[in-house]
Amino acid sequence: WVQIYLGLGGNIANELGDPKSHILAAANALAQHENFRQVRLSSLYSSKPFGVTDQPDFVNAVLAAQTNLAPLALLDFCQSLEQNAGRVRLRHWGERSLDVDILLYGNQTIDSERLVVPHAFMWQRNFVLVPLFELDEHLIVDDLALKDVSLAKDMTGLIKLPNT
Ligand SMILES: CC1(C)Nc2nc(N)[nH]c(=O)c2N=C1O
Repeated sequence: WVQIYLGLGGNIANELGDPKSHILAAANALAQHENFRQVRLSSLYSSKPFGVTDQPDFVNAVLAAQTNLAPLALLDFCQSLEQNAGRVRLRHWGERSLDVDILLYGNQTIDSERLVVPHAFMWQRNFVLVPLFELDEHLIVDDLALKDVSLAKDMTGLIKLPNT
């Protein structure tokens, strides 16, 4: 079994449905699946759009789990979770109902057409690092200790949503 971390995110936009419910539904579906155990979900955070900024705010979270799925099988599962949320993507890097990205897969480095792990942009994104730090403050990735990464404590553009 391998320790994995997934990044979940969706835009707050009427025609896309409620990203909080999409994230919670995806986490529940994954937790009930036999190929996952020790599933933990971070708090949900509303976050200002990063990169392509002319779009609605996002809701983001990170999910930690152990899986016995191989990397590409895990990718297929993540894509099925996106489909279940009615994977609407209006434009590349634009509004979407739900993204489920593989952030980390054990200590493995994967560099293939379909999959790059660790996720290429995670170290520049506080909407990934803040919930990741919430889940595992002692995490070390490629000799980098998350607790030493200032962005993991930078709440700029983030609002931690109440766990209701
Ligand atoms: C468009 C881009 C880069 N920006 C984002 N910005 C935020 N805040 N959250 C995301 O999940 C997110 N995803 C993206 O793909």
